[in-house]
Amino acid sequence: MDADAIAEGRRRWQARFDAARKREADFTTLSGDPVEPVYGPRPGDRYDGFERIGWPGEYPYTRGLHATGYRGRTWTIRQFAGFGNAEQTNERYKKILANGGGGLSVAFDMPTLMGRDSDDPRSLGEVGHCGVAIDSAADMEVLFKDIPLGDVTTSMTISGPAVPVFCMYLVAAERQGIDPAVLNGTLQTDIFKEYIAQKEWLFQPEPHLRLIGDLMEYCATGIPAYKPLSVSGYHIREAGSTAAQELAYTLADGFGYVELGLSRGLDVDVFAPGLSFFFDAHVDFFEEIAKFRAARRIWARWMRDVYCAKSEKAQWLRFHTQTAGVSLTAQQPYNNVVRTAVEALAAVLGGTNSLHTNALDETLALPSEQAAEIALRTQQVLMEETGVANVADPLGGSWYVEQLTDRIEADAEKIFEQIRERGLRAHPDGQHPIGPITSGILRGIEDGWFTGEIAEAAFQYQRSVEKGDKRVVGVNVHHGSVTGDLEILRVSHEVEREQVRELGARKGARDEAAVAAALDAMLAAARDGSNMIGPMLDAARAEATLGEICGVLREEWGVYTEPAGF
Ligand SMILES: C[C@H](C(=O)O)C(=O)SCCNC(=O)CCNC(=O)[C@H](O)C(C)(C)COP(=O)(O)OP(=O)(O)OC[C@H]1O[C@@H](n2cnc3c(N)ncnc32)[C@H](O)[C@@H]1OP(=O)(O)O
Repeated sequence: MDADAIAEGRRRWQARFDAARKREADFTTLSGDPVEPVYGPRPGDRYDGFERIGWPGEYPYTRGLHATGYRGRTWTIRQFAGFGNAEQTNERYKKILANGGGGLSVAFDMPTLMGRDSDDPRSLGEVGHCGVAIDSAADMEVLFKDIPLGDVTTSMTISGPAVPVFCMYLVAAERQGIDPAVLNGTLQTDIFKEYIAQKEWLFQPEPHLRLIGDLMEYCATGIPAYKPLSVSGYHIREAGSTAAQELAYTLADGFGYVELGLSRGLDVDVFAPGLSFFFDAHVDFFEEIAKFRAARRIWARWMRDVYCAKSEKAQWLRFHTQTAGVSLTAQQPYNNVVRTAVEALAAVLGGTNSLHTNALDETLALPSEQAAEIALRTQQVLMEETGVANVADPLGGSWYVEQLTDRIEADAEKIFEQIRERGLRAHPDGQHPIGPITSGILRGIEDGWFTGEIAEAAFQYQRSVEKGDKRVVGVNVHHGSVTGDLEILRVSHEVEREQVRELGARKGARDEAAVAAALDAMLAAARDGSNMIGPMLDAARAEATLGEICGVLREEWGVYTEPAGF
């Protein structure tokens, strides 16, 4: 790009920056020297390929979505939390908010994630263990007691039974006297990554996609600020993928949901802002930063050029980041604080919109209160002390980072092509029911391609650790005397007994005829193809349980068993 075009871009950026709101803060170095909000080529310099880098706040958004970067608003500190029953978790949430957490993020227990009630025989021993137990809207009400849902953005990490859990959340908001239309938050919902990596599905992909389509339609028309999908690479990476696979599979999944929305006749500029993303921040500092920058650029280009999105928000890739659970070690666990800080820094330099930092003991158990606080403080040290929020995309223009960004983008494009080809092979006539990328994803799930590719990458990495090529402190190098004398959070089995007692009492007190009628109406909608959110909401209002709602649908749609593959 020639110097005049670069200067013209800088003028556009300056106009946007001047017009935007900025935080009241000291934007100088520790020594008191002023720093600019963004840096670019020196006036008069040309820069080949600068159109791929550009300025923060404009297409292709490599350098961030906002002209002000974090000077406008810092990232959201959003610590993922949940354990025991709704009351215990509610206490933890209030502490997070009191300590400066910017939003909430709900972790559910395994029965809830699988759409089972706490009194289901399969739930035995799992209730409240890896997250909070939620059986009905009454639990959701307790979960957010004294937390005004209209004021706090809340993320809920659940995908198989995402839609009924969302309905319970709406009912909790109604019971707080809040109009659901004003809610802002995120529901994970992303079912593709369940088949690809995490393995928490309820049905075959098709009925899940139908429910997700209903949800997208409902939110696009009724709850405009809500993000009904958080398309996740985190679980793909944690399963052992490479950075490029994480990026490509996740963005391809995102394209799949765009195709789903389009196939339902929705306007891309209306529903696409409801798609958000979720990535892993692993320990290779520069590769991760490049991955985040490439993610924004690829998404903007595909949304504009392939799916014809015109509005900025429909081209924006907004993402949450979690530091890498798999990088934590049980050996010398205090070192995990350092790993997490480095990973969090990569996320911030990559322009994350929201961030969770893992606690040092998470490789052993759910975080203790003290470990959770250190994790939160890690973000606050980065945000308040280090100066990283002063300048947008401070690594933009680094030869290394720019080349890594280009390389990871090119790797991702090759993977998209492989996925598209699988879709075309599945439908040589070009008649994909939803779209070519979606068909490729479904084919890749069916024939175990994704899981095979991830398993191969995980195997290669593990082999290199065992050979000592890749070094992990405390594991294959620098064994030392730091011991794990950690206090571990243990969830009492009394939680399960109490939750089951409470559920029984609630079932005894509700209007059974109203529950039965609501479940029948929901089943009728499942059969006639109409949007299922309304009747599911009625079932949640009547205190139908999660297990009952999912049970009716399992009966109707059947369950999914993964094809065996070697
Ligand atoms: C591993 C584990 C498991 O499975 O067990 C998990 O999955 S845990 C998974 C946990 N998942 C999560 O916690 C997902 C979290 N995701 C989210 O919170 C969202 O989807 C998100 C990534 C879009 C972040 O949303 P957010 O509200 O925190 O942040 P946003 O970036 O949207 O910012 C909030 C508002 O401020 C505006 N804003 C932000 N920065 C600026 C700026 N510099 N200038 C002007 N405006 C700005 C945004 O446009 C937006 O307004 P406007 O809205 O008007 O544009």
